[in-house]
Amino acid sequence: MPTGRRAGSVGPVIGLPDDVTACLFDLDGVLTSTAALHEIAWKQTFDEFLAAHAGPDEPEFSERDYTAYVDGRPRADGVRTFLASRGITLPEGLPNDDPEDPTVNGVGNRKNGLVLKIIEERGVQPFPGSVAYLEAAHQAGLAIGVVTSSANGARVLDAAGLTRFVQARIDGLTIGERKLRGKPAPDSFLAGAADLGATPATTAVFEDALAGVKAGHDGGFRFVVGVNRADQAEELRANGADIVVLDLAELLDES
Ligand SMILES: O=P(O)(O)OC[C@H]1O[C@@H](O)[C@H](O)[C@@H](O)[C@@H]1O
Repeated sequence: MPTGRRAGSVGPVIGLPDDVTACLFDLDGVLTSTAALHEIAWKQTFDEFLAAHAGPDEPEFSERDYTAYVDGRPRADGVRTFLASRGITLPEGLPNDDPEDPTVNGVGNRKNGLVLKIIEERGVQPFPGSVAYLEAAHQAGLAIGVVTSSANGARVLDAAGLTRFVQARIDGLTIGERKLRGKPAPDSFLAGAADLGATPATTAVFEDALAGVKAGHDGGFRFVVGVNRADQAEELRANGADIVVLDLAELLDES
């Protein structure tokens, strides 16, 4: 068999159903450890915002807020969704709003300045198990795409040394240009599959965010791998993951 995968419902070499021909990987938190850096930037942004614009009893931005309202969504959707959970609606503003402006764009710009600074300081590390998995998927002859809500996707892939694996990339910029709905809508994964010349019926999705797992499930993708980086295995399953792993290396056949 050209892919080197064993016959059966789940092949041991890359741990996917045998009819899968393409893989779509989320980036932050699946291929690179940058989800934690986004979370730090969001926390500082929202805590400063709430201190300035909400009452003194308003709780700080929590890890749960990140996973429920921000993780996996395009930047502006993260701003809107989290603030809506606190009963706050901001005007949209304009793309070049000042980071201090109380607008969706202003808050998003504040967060982007912070995350770029943090990425610059700490660098970008790919997960070793994810690099091994990309190598195996490439060797198995699968088409490989990256679907990320981040407008910084190309930069992060380059910094992690992963661009060489990627045959199609949908990122936050593409999502804006093509006017796609962000995760949890399936649009960005559907666009990624189309760009690879694949169909959802033969494509696997790899996601760590609840919004992303839901997008893969609702898009009718063949197999949705939930990557449990935030102790939320049950939530990943509830949102549509077919399997939950702690690291992509678990899917590889070690024997
Ligand atoms: O602000 P960016 O770089 O465009 O990223 C948008 C979102 O991209 C997603 O990949 C991250 O999970 C989110 O945390 C992040 O907010």
